[in-house]
Amino acid sequence: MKVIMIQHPHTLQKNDFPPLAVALGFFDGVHEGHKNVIRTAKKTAERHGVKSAVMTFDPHPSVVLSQKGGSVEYITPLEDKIDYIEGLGIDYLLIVRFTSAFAGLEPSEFVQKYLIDLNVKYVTAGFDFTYGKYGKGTMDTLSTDGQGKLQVITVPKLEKNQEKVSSTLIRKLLRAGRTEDVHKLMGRYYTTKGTVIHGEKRGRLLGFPTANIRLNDDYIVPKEGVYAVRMQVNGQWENGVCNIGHKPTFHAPGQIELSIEIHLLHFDRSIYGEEVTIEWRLRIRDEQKFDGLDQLKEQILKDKQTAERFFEE
Ligand SMILES: Cc1cc2nc3c(=O)[nH]c(=O)nc-3n(C[C@H](O)[C@H](O)[C@H](O)COP(=O)(O)O)c2cc1C
Ligand SMILES: Nc1ncnc2c1ncn2[C@@H]1O[C@H](COP(=O)(O)OP(=O)(O)O)[C@@H](O)[C@H]1O
Repeated sequence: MKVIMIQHPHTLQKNDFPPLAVALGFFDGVHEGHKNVIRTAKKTAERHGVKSAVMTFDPHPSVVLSQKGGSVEYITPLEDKIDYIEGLGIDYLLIVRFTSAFAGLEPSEFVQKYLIDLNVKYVTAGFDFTYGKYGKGTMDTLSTDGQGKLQVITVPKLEKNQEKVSSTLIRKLLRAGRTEDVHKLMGRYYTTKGTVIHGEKRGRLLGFPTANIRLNDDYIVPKEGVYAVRMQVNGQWENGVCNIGHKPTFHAPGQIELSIEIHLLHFDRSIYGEEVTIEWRLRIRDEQKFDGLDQLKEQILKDKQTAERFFEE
């Protein structure tokens, strides 16, 4: 897949690209709804003998448009989004830097400069896609703005349990710790990448060494609590239990930053500094403050058993 970063105003021309069938969207999460849109663009490309493309934007529009400004947490930060889109067999990924200048384009200017001028012939997007200044452009205006040079394909709403499959819903579920529901909407478990850092060196004393994780990107962190997870380290997938929280047994509220630590069930190696991938599988319980070490140890043992049973199934 060719990855092309585009910054407004760009100087690309029609003959820089073969004829394209493009899927348009922000695509945070690359969930089942997004996959419908991207696969439709790919099928359209195959049917008409042109190359397939995805056009996405970075950073999230709300970084530029929200009054508060600031940062956004992602289901799939850009690097992961690139990997998942590549996995769908797309030929070109066009990543448009979402700046205020770009956001200020009139809808018709966007269509001219970012579709027609880039040799796009077929455009696919979800039913509620909007574009241009104030999001004034909709799937209904896209054909008119295309002046007969674009064929527009609208992908209908995908629902699960009467709810639209959306990035917003997935974010809400992650913040509620509902990792299993997220799996249904994404077609895979929520996955984050991170690095193993040094912790407080208490894990080993407790009898449960834990790999402390610093996430590598602006990921949404699932709700605090204990989870069964899979972790890939040195190319191997291992089963584990993870605690996300502030370790209230040892620290007063507000005393430490959020910690993410994983005890691998059958493992005994030093992995400090390793890059790891974590798959969030099953939420087990809330984090708790225990009266003593023995109660905490007893509970972690139970968490391990819960995870063992889950992984056996
Ligand atoms: C499965 C699991 C569950 C945990 N649950 C809690 C908890 O409910 N409350 C708490 O204060 N700490 C909890 N912890 C965190 C331990 O207190 C932590 O692993 C210990 O302080 C070691 O930290 P360190 O690796 O930074 O040395 C849990 C850890 C694991 C692995
Ligand atoms: N089963 C295991 N699960 C997680 N980490 C393990 C395991 N066995 C050994 N380790 C190693 O031990 C470290 C955790 O030990 P711990 O005493 O909790 O120290 P720290 O507070 O620095 O995390 C991990 O970062 C990893 O390098």
